[in-house]
Amino acid sequence: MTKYVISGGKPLHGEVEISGAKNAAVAILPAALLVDGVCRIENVPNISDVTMILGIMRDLGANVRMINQTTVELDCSHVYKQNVPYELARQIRASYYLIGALLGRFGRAEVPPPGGCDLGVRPIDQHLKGFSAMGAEIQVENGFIYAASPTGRLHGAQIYLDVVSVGATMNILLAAALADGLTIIENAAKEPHIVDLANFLNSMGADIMGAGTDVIKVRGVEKLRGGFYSIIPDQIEAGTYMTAVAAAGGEVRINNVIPKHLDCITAKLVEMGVEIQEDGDALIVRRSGKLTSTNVKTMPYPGFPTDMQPQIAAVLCLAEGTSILNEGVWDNRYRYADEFRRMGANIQVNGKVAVIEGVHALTGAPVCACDLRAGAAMIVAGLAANGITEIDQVYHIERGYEGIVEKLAKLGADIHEEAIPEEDWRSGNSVG
Ligand SMILES: CC(=O)N[C@H]1[C@@H](OP(=O)(O)OP(=O)(O)OC[C@H]2O[C@@H](n3ccc(=O)[nH]c3=O)[C@H](O)[C@@H]2O)O[C@H](CO)[C@@H](O)[C@@H]1O
Ligand SMILES: C=C(OP(=O)(O)O)C(=O)O
Repeated sequence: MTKYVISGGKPLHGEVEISGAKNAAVAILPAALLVDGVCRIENVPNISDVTMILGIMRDLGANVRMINQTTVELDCSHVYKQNVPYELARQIRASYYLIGALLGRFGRAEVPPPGGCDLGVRPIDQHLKGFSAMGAEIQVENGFIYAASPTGRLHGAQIYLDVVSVGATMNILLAAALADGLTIIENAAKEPHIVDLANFLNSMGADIMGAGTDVIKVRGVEKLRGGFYSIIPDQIEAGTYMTAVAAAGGEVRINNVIPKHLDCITAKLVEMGVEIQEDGDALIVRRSGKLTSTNVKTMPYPGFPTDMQPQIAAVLCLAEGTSILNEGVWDNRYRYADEFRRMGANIQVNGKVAVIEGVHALTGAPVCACDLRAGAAMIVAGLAANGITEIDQVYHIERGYEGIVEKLAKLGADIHEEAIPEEDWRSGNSVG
């Protein structure tokens, strides 16, 4: 077990490279199960969620070859299993994509309900509704989801999602790519990773139209062929570095981004007094003056992303005046508020709303990364705080951020990773 130790209060300067998108990679890698032939996938982020997905695929019989740290070749022609072990599936949210991919390829799947960050109730009823409409029979028994089509193949269907769900949209896309006939997904999610998954599948021979709008049409094809694909840059990783500069001050060039994907984050930071300049596939983020308060409501894309809510909260804690945060996607995404209070923040939470009174400065403290983005927010706060912040349970952060300690250290942050002595984490003496 390790912790991150930050000595805060130093502005950030220099350039940072953004890695491939976690939430695209964790769907595109399982999508290779649908492909007849070898897929070479580039710009794969080197994060633990990807390691887990690749572990599951190896367990199913896929041939997984790392060409370098961010390029992987997958050959799924010898996959022989359709059941995902409980211990592997429970560690990540994205294991739910194995249901759509295995159903699409073999007409059957046995997958435990997924894990992922604890953000309140995280149902997958809309995924299962979609698979049922496509001819799969679904049973949930003994901690597993059993899904199978009696004919061995799914058929197209018209599916209206009752809620805008990223996971259900992507999972139905996976199931529909090889199904018999036309599938129409209505009220689909529009996140950049949905477009990326559709682009990947189309480049392998699928027939998908409308990804990025709320109606997606998938005409099933007989087979998909192998090829090359490069994953889009991570919108949330880029946004996290933007908030780090906003909180700590300084000037950083954030390379390898799609600025359009960041408009929702840019707009809020500009309202708060941060200067942001677009330069091709880079953003230059500068903050020297005071931050001013603003209100933020999270929503499905193109709204402000819920996965940036804790990080923007860290900046709002330092903004002059009162800010109101409204979480529009998850029931319980403020578990980090107690940790911020340890650092001197003034944040009151009532249900899905948080009221933040900006303080002049935060102070370093021992805090806990209670989930992935909460952990990222602790880093953002720690970079701005006076004194030492020690962040525990950093394995949550490593699910989604490639080399975050090294990237920040290169920007001049005083941050390092330190082992927690075994007797401390066994006795619960470490924070969190
Ligand atoms: C691996 C991955 O990509 N995770 C992301 C994905 O999670 P995930 O795919 O789990 O999130 P969804 O978009 O499905 O969830 C959005 C909302 O719909 C509800 N819902 C969802 C599915 C369903 O069957 N029934 C239902 O009621 C959820 O409770 C939630 O309130 O999108 C979220 C919203 O952008 C992000 O926070 C996560 O980082
Ligand atoms: C909530 C997140 O991830 P997951 O859905 O994988 O838990 C996230 O990326 O912020």
